Amino acid sequence: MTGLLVLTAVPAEAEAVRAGLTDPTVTVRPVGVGPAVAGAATARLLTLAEAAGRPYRAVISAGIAGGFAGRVPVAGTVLGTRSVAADLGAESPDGFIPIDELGMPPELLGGGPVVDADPELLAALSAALPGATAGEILTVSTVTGTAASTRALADRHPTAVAEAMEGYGVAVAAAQAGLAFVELRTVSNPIGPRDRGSWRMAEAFRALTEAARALPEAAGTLG
Ligand SMILES: O=C(O)c1cccc(C(=O)CC[C@H]2O[C@@H](n3cnc4c(=O)[nH]cnc43)[C@H](O)[C@@H]2O)c1
Repeated sequence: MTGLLVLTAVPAEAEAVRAGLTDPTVTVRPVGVGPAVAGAATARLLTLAEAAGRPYRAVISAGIAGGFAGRVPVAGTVLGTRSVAADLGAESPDGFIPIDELGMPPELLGGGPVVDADPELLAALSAALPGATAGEILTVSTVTGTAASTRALADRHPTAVAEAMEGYGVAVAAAQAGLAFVELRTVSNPIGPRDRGSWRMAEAFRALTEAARALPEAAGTLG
């Protein structure tokens, strides 16, 4: 059986992951930015592998992320306990309403706006990456870029450690294929008022390469 499928958004992230890997059973693919394109591409890759008789055992959404200040340092590594579709829902004068509180039939919501990490794979990765911070990772379609929206998001998700743009989409594809899933991110920037020039991409990519070294061993612990 083929091993792990690691999905990143952009090629530079995929290269950083590959630089930490020597195990040929780990496949790394850049699948695009945002939950829809990443989810669709993941589903297609899983279907093709299954049809070819080489199904994957587990799926990782990996890449860089914004980190909540005070919860995770820039260049730190985060492991998602859950991947949360943080902007899927409705605005109201009283604040944001998550999609699962809008009264829609549950069957239209799939698993809802939250996908839990596979406990076994998460435990193995946490053991292999003792310096990583574990917590919720938010998936957003718009990068948070003001102090007000950062505060609102942090208040709504007091245990979230980071935000990125693909995890929930990849997680839904993995869940629908019945595969174990974990989101792994390294922090390139604090979430807050947009200052693209200050993003510490090189450090985040180096941390991603280091974190990737833990992937084959962790995946090997899956039953
Ligand atoms: O400009 C570049 O050189 C460059 C090189 C590689 C990657 C990028 C990206 O912009 C990666 C986009 C990817 O990163 C995630 N991300 C990073 N920080 C945040 C954030 O603060 N909020 C949300 N997402 C973030 C996200 O998953 C993007 O897909 C640029």
